[in-house]
Amino acid sequence: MSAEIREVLVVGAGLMGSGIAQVAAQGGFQVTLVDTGEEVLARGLARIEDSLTRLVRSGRLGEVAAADARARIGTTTDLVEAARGADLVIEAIVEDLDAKQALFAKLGDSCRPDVVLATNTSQFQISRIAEPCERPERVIGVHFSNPPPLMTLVEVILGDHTSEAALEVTREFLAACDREIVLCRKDVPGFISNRLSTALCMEAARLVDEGIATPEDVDKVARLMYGHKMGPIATLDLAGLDTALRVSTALSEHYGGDRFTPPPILAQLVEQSRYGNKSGAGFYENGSSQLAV
Ligand SMILES: CCCCCCCCCCCCC[C@H](O)CC(=O)SCCNC(=O)CCNC(=O)[C@H](O)C(C)(C)COP(=O)(O)OP(=O)(O)OC[C@H]1O[C@@H](n2cnc3c(N)ncnc32)[C@H](O)[C@@H]1OP(=O)(O)O
Ligand SMILES: NC(=O)c1ccc[n+]([C@@H]2O[C@H](COP(=O)([O-])OP(=O)(O)OC[C@H]3O[C@@H](n4cnc5c(N)ncnc54)[C@H](O)[C@@H]3O)[C@@H](O)[C@H]2O)c1
Repeated sequence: MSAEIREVLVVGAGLMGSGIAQVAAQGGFQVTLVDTGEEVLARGLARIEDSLTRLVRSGRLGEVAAADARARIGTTTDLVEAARGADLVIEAIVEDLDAKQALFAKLGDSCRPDVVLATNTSQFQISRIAEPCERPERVIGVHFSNPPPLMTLVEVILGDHTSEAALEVTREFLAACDREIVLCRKDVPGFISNRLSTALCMEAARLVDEGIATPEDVDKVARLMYGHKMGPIATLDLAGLDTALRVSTALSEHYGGDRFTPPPILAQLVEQSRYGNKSGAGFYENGSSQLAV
């Protein structure tokens, strides 16, 4: 397994893919960002531009470093061509197992056999995503937190077949990006973070759904009583309610019981195209915070 990483391919230019591409570029890597169309790639680049501008404005990043990072990011819709030159791939497409498996089959065919294939899935088992790959030992979970440019923790998940060599390459890459890691040692749905957070967030959404409290008051309890940076309802709006619905539904189906079951309000908001901050409204009317998404 090659530890020599120069070219990083990020597949999916949405909330997470654009942020991960930015983090890798700030870490000094050449990055190619792939998505299905030019319009969505342009939105991803605009998100990166906005984030770099904010980082410079708040003094967290120098102007030269921002310009360098910007210059290291290219985009394309040609996955196969981009995969040929990649030294590391990070997948950040929609949270749908069939879509991820179809992508990993293509990546398995197009990338060099020594290239580590990482998935940013929120909860699917890494071994399931790796099923169509001939060499599942190179597939690993690399679960960034949202928003990736500000959140330094990355959860690394070992699939049933993930090799030590793939873990080592991943560690080196994340260290170069200045990221802290926690290791999920068993390939369980939801890993560490989303088994914790989905239970909390679905209970928070249930309190709103049942008319027991407003989103503001639920979030106030989390912030002022438990010292969380953001309340769970604001975090749902940040993560995207469409993604949160997919994640909670899948976890609920896997584990059974009530702890991860999404209350009806989540599907209702998604049906109304209220996806959270990324669409301008979710539980909250005009975006829950000043966070750029
Ligand atoms: C409680 C747990 C909830 C978990 C939800 C899970 C729900 C169920 C499943 C959901 C789906 C998948 C979830 C996924 O798999 C896992 C996740 O990633 S969940 C989300 C995790 N993230 C969080 O919980 C975020 C919590 N928030 C924070 O930690 C902080 O608010 C912050 C984001 C780090 C910001 O911290 P501060 O610096 O303290 O914040 P300030 O408000 O003071 O400053 C903001 C500052 O930052 C600038 N800014 C905003 N966005 C960006 C950006 N993208 N890039 C660069 N800069 C940005 C902003 O402009 C401000 O700048 P300033 O005005 O100060 O110049
Ligand atoms: N939103 C969060 O807070 C968060 C945090 C951590 C992990 N994740 C996970 O990251 C992944 C992406 O989530 P997101 O919030 O960025 O979603 P998003 O909807 O913002 O972006 C997904 C992107 O993938 C693209 N896409 C879909 N199929 C594709 C394909 N076959 N090839 C290339 N591009 C394709 C879409 O066009 C879209 O731009 C999901 O697996 C999600 O569970 C999300």
